[in-house]
Amino acid sequence: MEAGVACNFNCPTWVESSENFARKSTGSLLFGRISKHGHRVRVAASAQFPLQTSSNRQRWASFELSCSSFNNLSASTLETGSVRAPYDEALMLKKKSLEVEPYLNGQSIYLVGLMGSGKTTVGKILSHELGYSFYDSDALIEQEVDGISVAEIFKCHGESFFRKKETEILQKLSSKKQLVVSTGGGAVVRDENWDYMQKKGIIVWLDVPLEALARRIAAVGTHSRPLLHYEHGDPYTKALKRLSYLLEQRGKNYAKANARVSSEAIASKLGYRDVSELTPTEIAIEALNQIEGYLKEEGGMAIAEL
Ligand SMILES: Nc1ncnc2c1ncn2[C@@H]1O[C@H](COP(=O)(O)OP(=O)(O)O)[C@@H](O)[C@H]1O
Ligand SMILES: O=C(O)C1=C[C@@H](OP(=O)(O)O)[C@@H](O)[C@H](O)C1
Repeated sequence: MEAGVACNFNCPTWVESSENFARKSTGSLLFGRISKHGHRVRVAASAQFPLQTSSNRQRWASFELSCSSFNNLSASTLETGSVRAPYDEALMLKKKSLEVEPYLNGQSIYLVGLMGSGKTTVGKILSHELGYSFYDSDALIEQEVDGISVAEIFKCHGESFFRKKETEILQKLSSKKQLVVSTGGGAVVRDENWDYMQKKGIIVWLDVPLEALARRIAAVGTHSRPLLHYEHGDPYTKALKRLSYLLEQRGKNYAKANARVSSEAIASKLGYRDVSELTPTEIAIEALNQIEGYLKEEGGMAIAEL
C-alpha cells in the first residue's frame, strides 16, 4: 500500500506546479487517497524552503513525505530529499510591498546613491509595486530648463545653477506624499536637500561597488554624465576614477540615509558570485526589507504627519 502511494506521488512535479506553496518558506500538504486495494490512506508532505538560492535562481526545498492509514495516526516516512523549486521574484516583490505598504503610511521614498547605482531603474519598480508616483529629479530639472539635457545645463549654466534647480525641485516634491523619487547622485551634499527629503520621506541609499557602477556607466557611455567629462581614458577608467573621488567626498553623506541597500550584502545573502548577477527586482525587494526594518526599529511610522 505504501509503495503504491509513493509511486503515485511525484514530489518534484507537485512542488514546481504549486505556486502558493513554492513561494512560502515552509509548507505542508495533507490529503486522503484510496489505494487500489480499497484501503483509505492519509498522505502528509512538508517542505522547507531556505532563504539561500543557487545562482541559477532556483530554490532548494527539502521535503518529507509520510503516509498513515486513517485510523492509525502514526505515520511512516516514505521519502525525504530535496528538490529544486522555482524562485519567483515578481511574487516575492508583491508580497513584500503588501507587507511594507501599511507601515509606510504614505511616506515617500527618496533614493540616493552614486550615478549608475540604479535609482531610476529600481525606483520605477518600487513605485509601480507600491502604487506610488515616480519622479526623476534630473528629468524634472531638464523640463524646467527648456528641455535641455543635464549635460547641456552643466555646460551652458554651470554646476551651481544645476544644484540650485535640484534644491528647488526637491522643495516642490517635499510637500507631496506617496512618491518614489530618484535623486541625482549629488543631491545628498546640500543640507537643505536633506530637510526637504526628510519632511515626508524616507531616504534610501543604493550602495553599489564602484567597479560595478563603472561597468554599467561604460556600457551606456559617459556623454550624459557631465561630471565624468573631466576625466581622461576609456569610459570605464573615466567612470571609476571620478566615482572613487565622489565616494570619498560624499560617502559620509550617503551613510546618513535612513536605510542602506548594499548590493554586496544582497549578492552574498542570495549566494551569487558577483553583484552583476543581481536583478533590479531583487534590489527593490531588499530596499523594501531595509525600509521595513527602519520603520519597525526606529519608529519611523511616527515621522510623517500626513
Ligand atoms: N541591478 C542592475 N544590474 C545591471 N544593470 C543595472 C542595474 N540597475 C541599473 N542598471 C543599469 O545601470 C544604468 C544606470 O541605472 P540608473 O537606474 O539610470 O541609475 P541612476 O538613476 O542611479 O543613475 C542603466 O543602464 C541601467 O539599465
Ligand atoms: O553625481 C552627481 O553629482 C550627478 C549625478 C547625475 O544623476 P544620476 O545619479 O541620476 O546619474 C546628475 O544629477 C548630474 O549629472 C550630477
